[in-house]
Amino acid sequence: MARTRIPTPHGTAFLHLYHNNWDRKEHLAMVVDPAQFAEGPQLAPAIRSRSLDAVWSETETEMDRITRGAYVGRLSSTAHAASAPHTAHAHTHHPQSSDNIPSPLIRIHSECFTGETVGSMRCDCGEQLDEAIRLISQPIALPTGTTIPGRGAVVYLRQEGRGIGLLSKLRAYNLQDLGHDTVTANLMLGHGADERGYEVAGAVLRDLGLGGEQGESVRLLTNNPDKVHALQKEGLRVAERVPMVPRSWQGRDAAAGDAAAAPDVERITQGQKESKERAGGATMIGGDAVHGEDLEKYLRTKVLRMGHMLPLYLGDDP
Ligand SMILES: Nc1nc2c(ncn2[C@@H]2O[C@H](COP(=O)(O)OP(=O)(O)OP(=O)(O)O)[C@@H](O)[C@H]2O)c(=O)[nH]1
Repeated sequence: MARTRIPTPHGTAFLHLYHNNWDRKEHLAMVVDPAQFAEGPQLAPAIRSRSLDAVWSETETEMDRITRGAYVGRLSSTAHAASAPHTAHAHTHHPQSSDNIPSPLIRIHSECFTGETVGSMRCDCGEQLDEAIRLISQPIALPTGTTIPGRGAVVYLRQEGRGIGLLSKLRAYNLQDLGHDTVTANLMLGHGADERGYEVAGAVLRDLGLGGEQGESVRLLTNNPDKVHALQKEGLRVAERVPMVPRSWQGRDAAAGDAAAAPDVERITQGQKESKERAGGATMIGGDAVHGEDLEKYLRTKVLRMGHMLPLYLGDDP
């Protein structure tokens, strides 16, 4: 594996690239955690990769460690002072202090070439990736009145098209253009509605000290109940599920009486209210929202056929 610093529009993230023996793909994690730089006692354990900090071989040089990203603090041309000792401070445990701050915000994202790279408006995957980093990077106000920097991670899984691959997803799109929804199109092609697995995500999160017996619990950004259950099976301790509201749906009025979604309505409305206050009264839509008929159909299928926990809205077609 290797790690490097990535400046994002929302702040600094550390990109981790994982090789694995489960499949032949390179999965990724983007970690947002200012504790990576900080000296001295921390409020919470740093989100730090165990495999990155491990000593890989007795012959490994300091240059090897630096180029794969196993350093603490900011890398500079005087990196000698900043390079990690073989026992990195990140493994220090801070039991009392971690009780005082919320669990890190985690998003498990699945690859979507069409949505992320091509900018397709059939789905909101590109927007979701940006929105996840934005939400994770947002400062957190503690009950004591102190504000601390946001911390968390996006695990980026190479599971294109909900695991059916790009070719099958393109075929499914052609069936969708004949009027079928995303679930039926997958089934017509002989695939499951969703073929993803979360074993690699579980391993990546354990490597980052999240979940598992020793790890921190997390706040999980998702509307997908299957994803929550699958990750819990992998040992992730989910302290809270945080809804992932499509930007084009933010600011709408939720329909009354949607029993499945009702518990989230209040939370989302509250979140929008806070965002609106932060934005000086304007409705917050972070960046360009994907919108249109294709996206509406896609989102409604997720709610109506895949059980996603998002409220449908007044004014939507029955
Ligand atoms: N098969 C198929 N996959 C799609 C389609 N549109 C997007 N995807 C894939 O769906 C995956 C994203 O998953 P979503 O179902 O949007 O969201 P989720 O991860 O299940 O749920 P959330 O966590 O709530 O966002 C990516 O792998 C996309 O490539 C489609 O029309 N057909």
